[in-house]
Amino acid sequence: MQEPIPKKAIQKADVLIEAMGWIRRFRDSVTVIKLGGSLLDDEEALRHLLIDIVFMETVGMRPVVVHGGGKAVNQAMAAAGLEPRWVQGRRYTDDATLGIVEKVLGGELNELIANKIESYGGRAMPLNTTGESNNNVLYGEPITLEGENGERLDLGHVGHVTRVDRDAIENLCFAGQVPVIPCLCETDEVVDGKRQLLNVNADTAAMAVAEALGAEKLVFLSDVNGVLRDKDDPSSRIGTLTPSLSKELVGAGVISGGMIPKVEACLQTLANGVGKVHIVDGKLRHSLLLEIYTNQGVGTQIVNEPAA
Ligand SMILES: Nc1ncnc2c1ncn2[C@@H]1O[C@H](COP(=O)(O)OP(=O)(O)O)[C@@H](O)[C@H]1O
Ligand SMILES: CC(=O)N[C@@H](CCC(=O)OP(=O)(O)O)C(=O)O
Repeated sequence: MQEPIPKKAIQKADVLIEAMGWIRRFRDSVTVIKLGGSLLDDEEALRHLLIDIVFMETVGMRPVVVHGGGKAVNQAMAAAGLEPRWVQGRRYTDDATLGIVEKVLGGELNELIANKIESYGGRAMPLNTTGESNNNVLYGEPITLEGENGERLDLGHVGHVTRVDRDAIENLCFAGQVPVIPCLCETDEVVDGKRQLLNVNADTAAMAVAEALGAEKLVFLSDVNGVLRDKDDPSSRIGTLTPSLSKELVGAGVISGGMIPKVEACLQTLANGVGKVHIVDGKLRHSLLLEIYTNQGVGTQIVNEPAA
């Protein structure tokens, strides 16, 4: 007599069918995924995230990874006896610091992420300025910030992205490769035959990439389950955040630290036409797939003000 098919097997097939609508909806669409430094040293979380990204690519989405790695840079600076200095949330970047940032973010972490994607069955291309072939895709200019009294604050080699090599990224996506982009840019301007390398906040780098590609979605993966009313209470998650509520919460000090550039990047990205922006907990297993392929809201979605 034939063995009955276990219920669990049928449920698995049901799940596949449920996902079909989402898979069709997002086929061929670009999603930019920003990996925060807080996740990169959590091996299990990183493994699950990168497998999710391989899944997305396998079912016809076009994932593009932009990564930070502030924590790893802090560790490398400490090992070199250097003390990080922060100016309005940006790392003051002198020559020695830039050397470390390039080695750690542009080299080690960038290669590690691409290699891991390949080891999970995907194809990936690290896009950086180190090594023999420079295949950088981000260009920019130094930024200057203003102090409380309007004075100019020096940040050293810190910049923001003004131009993205969209064709290079899209060609990789079309060829079934996942572009892996570190948060560094080169100056557009060439001086003495050379471009200067600049350190860029990873949230703003991801924003620039999403805008340039006209991405369907931008997902920030961090170590918190979204924007919280009380940052120490995960149950206080705000499911949906509008520009006016964000401003109110930043003003009240509810949104602070590393969450400020993230929320600012989200708002600017929305204003510049990216369909949807999410802040999601990268440590929650399959948070990325849940966010994209189900109705389950797992993080905070940032949306424009509802029409009056
Ligand atoms: N209202 C808030 N909700 C959630 N996190 C917040 C909030 N305010 C400040 N944070 C802090 O922001 C951090 C996330 O930003 P950051 O450390 O820059 O992450 P990443 O390295 O992933 O980019 C959280 O770990 C948390 O400590
Ligand atoms: C200018 C500046 O501050 N650059 C950041 C780049 C890394 C980053 O932003 O990483 P996370 O996403 O892990 O925070 C830095 O040097 O730490």
